[in-house]
Amino acid sequence: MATTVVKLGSALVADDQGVVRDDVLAAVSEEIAKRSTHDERFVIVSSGAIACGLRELGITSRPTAMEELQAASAVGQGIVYRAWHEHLGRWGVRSAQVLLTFFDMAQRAHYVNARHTLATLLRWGVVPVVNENDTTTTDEISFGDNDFLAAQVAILVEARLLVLLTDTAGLYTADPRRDPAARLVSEVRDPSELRALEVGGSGSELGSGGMRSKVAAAEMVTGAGIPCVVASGTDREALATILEGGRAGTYFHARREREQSFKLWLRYAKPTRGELLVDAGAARALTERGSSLLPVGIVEVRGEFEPGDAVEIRHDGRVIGKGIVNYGSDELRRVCGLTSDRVRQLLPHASEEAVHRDYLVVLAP
Ligand SMILES: Nc1ncnc2c1ncn2[C@@H]1O[C@H](COP(=O)(O)OP(=O)(O)O)[C@@H](O)[C@H]1O
Ligand SMILES: N[C@@H](CCC(=O)OP(=O)(O)O)C(=O)O
Repeated sequence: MATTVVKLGSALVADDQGVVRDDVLAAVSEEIAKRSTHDERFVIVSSGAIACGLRELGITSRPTAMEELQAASAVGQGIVYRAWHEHLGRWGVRSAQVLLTFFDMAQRAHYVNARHTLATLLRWGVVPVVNENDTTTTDEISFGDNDFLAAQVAILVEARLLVLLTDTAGLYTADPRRDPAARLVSEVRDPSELRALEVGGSGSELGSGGMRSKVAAAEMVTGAGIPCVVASGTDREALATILEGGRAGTYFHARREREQSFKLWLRYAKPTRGELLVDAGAARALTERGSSLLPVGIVEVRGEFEPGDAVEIRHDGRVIGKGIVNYGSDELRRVCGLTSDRVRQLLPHASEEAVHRDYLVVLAP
């Protein structure tokens, strides 16, 4: 079974008055319904809750207070989901509302549960309509924008493709709203090609991440072996062409083989709580030989963390890896720089590795 994740930003789901754009939802629902088969499944990631909620409440300018945005989202989410339910339902396609938080992705048990629930829905032929659960998120643990959420969902369901639909025809050499000479970039083989471009933030009042967050989401999924397309959500032909395997908008090529799902979760979803500064020998062992990190190679422990938390591993001012640490920060401060024999004398029950190679991802060579 191949799954495609299709994400629609706020500006597509709702117009600038906060009214659901039925024409857009109808067209996307029709495409999805026409193509949903036993072997081809879809997940929709839909923004628009805040925009629709503000309209329902008669609030004309976007509030800045977090609790007001969260409350508006609670009002609007039902409106957005109901619209999807009706549009998909017209084609006999069943749907389900799935609200996720960053916490669901960061806690391994929640992550695995979310994956099982989505897999079950897809097996039943139900289209999950996903949004962030804005009610319970705080600034620190929010996805921030749904491009990142869509990337996480694509990795979670091991999608064959992530489609980010927006209000421009794709990624341009500069923001097309500001620069009339901007040209559409038809494909990106490597993120380094993006350095020359002006990739900006949101151009609309209600969108949050702009093109920058789409490029970050694309980089995330392509690194996980999943290609990504950024395309227009108002051009009916674009989605049809993409789903048929043709080209429209900007195509980001998948970069390498899929990593194990645990390592993808660690790389992209698990937040870090502290930093381990390591010496040159340890840095080489990790990046060149794929070794575990032993206390002897650690020169400094920064931050407070518990065993099982993720930490950043740094050398020479650069992040070289991320891993699940076997020690709490206080214990690790006692033993860093010590050989395994000395560690055993001081802490007889502690593990030999500060971070085991199976729980470690290398981020920079
Ligand atoms: N290089 C670029 N190419 C295309 N769009 C860009 C670029 N830089 C900035 N943008 C802006 O990003 C906007 C899309 O982001 P956003 O408003 O957050 O949409 P969404 O709600 O779909 O996530 C575009 O309307 C455009 O104004
Ligand atoms: N969860 C929020 C969406 C956050 C957001 O702004 O997303 P996007 O428009 O995709 O950049 C909502 O539904 O309003």
